[in-house]
Amino acid sequence: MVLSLGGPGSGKGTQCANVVQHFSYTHLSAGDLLRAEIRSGSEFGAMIQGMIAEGRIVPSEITVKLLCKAMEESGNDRFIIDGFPRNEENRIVFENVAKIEPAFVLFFDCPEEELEKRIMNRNQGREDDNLETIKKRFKVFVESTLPIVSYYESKGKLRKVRVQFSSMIILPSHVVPDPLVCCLLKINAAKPSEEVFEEVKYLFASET
Ligand SMILES: Nc1ncnc2c1ncn2[C@@H]1O[C@H](COP(=O)(O)OP(=O)(O)O)[C@@H](O)[C@H]1O
Ligand SMILES: O=c1ccn([C@@H]2O[C@H](COP(=O)(O)OP(=O)(O)O)[C@@H](O)[C@H]2O)c(=O)[nH]1
Ligand SMILES: [Mg+2]
Repeated sequence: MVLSLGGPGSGKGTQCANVVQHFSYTHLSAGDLLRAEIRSGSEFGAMIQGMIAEGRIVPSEITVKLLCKAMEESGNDRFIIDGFPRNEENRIVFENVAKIEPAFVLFFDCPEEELEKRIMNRNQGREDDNLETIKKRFKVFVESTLPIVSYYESKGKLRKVRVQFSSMIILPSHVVPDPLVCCLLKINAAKPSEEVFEEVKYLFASET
């Protein structure tokens, strides 16, 4: 089992979709399972909907039950779990119930401005994809999910995927005071998803 973690809009779902096209994994998105549970008319539907609208983390028992059921129904034994665990309690409940630990954890580390831009352009009709909820989701990510990321890092399981280019540009000499040298500036531009997948693909090919 592999986990896919990162802030809201960091590309977790996009990269998991790429993984299942190239490797024999089943993609389980915790957010998609929760949205399907709302649509199914479940007794917990209204509660889940309210929590998602506020960017809050749904009680672990519900999410873990949905994940375990989806794993059982998949008929597969290779999973990439997307957007879960989101807090320490999620992680512990899942480990106790499913009794599996990740082989490795993908982490898409993306700056907040880029996350905001991507979510505002996502156009999937999600009611949590609005500026106000994005702020709340980002806060929950920093406060509750980043500690999980650090936990996996301390266990040597974290694989950071670079979602930005680190490139150098050279300014022409007339725009800098010193004519003898050109100024080298570091710029960070977002990588297209195909390029991000090259790194993900490499990790899957070498680690699984
Ligand atoms: N590398 C990328 N560059 C630009 N846009 C991207 C990239 N990866 C994903 N996106 C777009 O950003 C939005 C959020 O991606 P998504 O995979 O849904 O993220 P997450 O599941 O982490 O919230 C989607 O509209 C997706 O098409
Ligand atoms: O394990 C999970 C996964 C998702 N969510 C809720 O579902 C929302 C959307 O999650 P998803 O992973 O679909 O969002 P993404 O990060 O992909 O934008 C989150 O903000 C949470 O409110 C949750 O409570 N537990
Ligand atoms: Mg997603």
